[in-house]
Amino acid sequence: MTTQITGNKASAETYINGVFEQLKVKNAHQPEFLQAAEEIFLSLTPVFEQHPEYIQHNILSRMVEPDRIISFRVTWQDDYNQVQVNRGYRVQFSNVVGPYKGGLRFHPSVNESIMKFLAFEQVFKNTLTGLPIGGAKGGSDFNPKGKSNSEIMRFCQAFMTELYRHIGADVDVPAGDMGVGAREIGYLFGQYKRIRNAHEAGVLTGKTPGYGGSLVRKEATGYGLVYFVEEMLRDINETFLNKTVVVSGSGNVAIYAIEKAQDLGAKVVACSDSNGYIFDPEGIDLNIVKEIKEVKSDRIQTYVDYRPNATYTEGFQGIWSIPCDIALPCATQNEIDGDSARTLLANGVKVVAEGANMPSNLEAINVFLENGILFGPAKAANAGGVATSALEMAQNSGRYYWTFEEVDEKLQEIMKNIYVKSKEAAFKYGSPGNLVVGSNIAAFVKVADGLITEGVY
Ligand SMILES: NC(=O)C1=CN([C@@H]2O[C@H](COP(=O)(O)OP(=O)(O)OC[C@H]3O[C@@H](n4cnc5c(N)ncnc54)[C@H](OP(=O)(O)O)[C@@H]3O)[C@@H](O)[C@H]2O)C=CC1
Ligand SMILES: O=C(O)CCC(=O)C(=O)O
Repeated sequence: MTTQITGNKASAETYINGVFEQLKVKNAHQPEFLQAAEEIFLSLTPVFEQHPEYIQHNILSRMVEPDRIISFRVTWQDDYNQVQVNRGYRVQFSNVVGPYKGGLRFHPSVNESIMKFLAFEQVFKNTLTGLPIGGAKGGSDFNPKGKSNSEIMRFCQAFMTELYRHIGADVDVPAGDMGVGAREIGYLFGQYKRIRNAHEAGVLTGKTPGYGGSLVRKEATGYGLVYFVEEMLRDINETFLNKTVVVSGSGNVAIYAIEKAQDLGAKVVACSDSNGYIFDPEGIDLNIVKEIKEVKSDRIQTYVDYRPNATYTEGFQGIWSIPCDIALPCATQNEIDGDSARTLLANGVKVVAEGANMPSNLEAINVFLENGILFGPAKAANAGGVATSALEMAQNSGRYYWTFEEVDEKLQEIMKNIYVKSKEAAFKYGSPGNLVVGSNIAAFVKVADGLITEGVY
């Protein structure tokens, strides 16, 4: 018996179900947010059994309501002198553990539900890093695809012209996410400095190294994911050596997950973009992928022009039919459904770890957990990016830069700690080996205790 029950299971379940029913009514048109909340709620019964005081403080209702949601118009001029209008967001979910922190996503699918699910997840993820950062997310329905560099710059300047009043190095620190990399962060930072007349480096992370940015931030989410999987493998006396790996996406997270997995001796045979996927039986040539995606901003389909033995298939979900030992979804939310999960299982997958945010739906997660697949949930496995952002904030405050090796070493240590913390919480609360339950509970307890410490507000 590993748990010590001090409360009552029935009252814990009644409380959690009641909060979820209210949440569904209030957020009826926000499926992604409800999905993210449900995944966490499903882990929490043993916590409320052991901590009836959390019910008394109504912690769950307080945790699912963001501190504030800011939405604003972004007006900018395209290369044809046409005035364009987009919607910008910043969801500041919780600053219990530190200043609001989380990326900005520029993608046409951005809406309030997606912003809220990402910001909610970020609260838990950031807490798991053990660093003093709260949770937020922002972005816009702006579509960067096909836009010129000048259009991207004007959009970023217009976006910051509103956002600047809501952020600050001790208030809220945005960074990149889908569609936002060092180039966009540079334009956003330039505009912030012009408006504020202050070189407040810690107001944004993901800046270019040499201009306030930290070494390793670009690589950190992908590298961190692979470091996390290394810990999972270590527990079963395995390594990446000679494992066959499939990685979805071909953006920032995917590219650096592939790089580190290859460094550790894995054979990565497939990656994708939103149009389709490539399969290279000899192992992906990452230099070609970098040239296509980082230099030319082209489609992954063009990979086969360089590698005659590789194949391209239209449609992104088919990538999960490729047999592999390790699957690393690094593209976007809900890219693995129940059917894809069952296909992976039938083809012998041993480990699934999430580089993207919420890439597996609830059915897929259950398929993995019920069949003994080692499963690394996003909020734990992809926390390396935001952790390195927090290291960038520390360097900005100290007005000093660490070397690549120093940052990389800290990142490895952080990922190891997240793994251990999640594993221990899973064990303590009666679900040994279940990192979904473990990561949810480890983060939840930390935020809940902070809410109690800081009083009712
Ligand atoms: N950047 C970071 O530090 C962090 C990112 N994440 C998460 O990782 C994921 C990827 O982010 P990131 O790499 O930064 O983003 P990028 O914009 O750099 O890359 C996204 C990649 O995913 C592909 N993609 C988008 N939609 C789909 C889809 N429906 N099916 C298949 N592929 C798709 C894109 O293809 P296309 O070019 O066709 O659009 C692109 O290859 C997101 O979920 C993000 O929230 C999590 C933690 C930190
Ligand atoms: O580096 C950051 O602040 C945010 C990274 C991010 O968007 C994420 O973890 O999903």
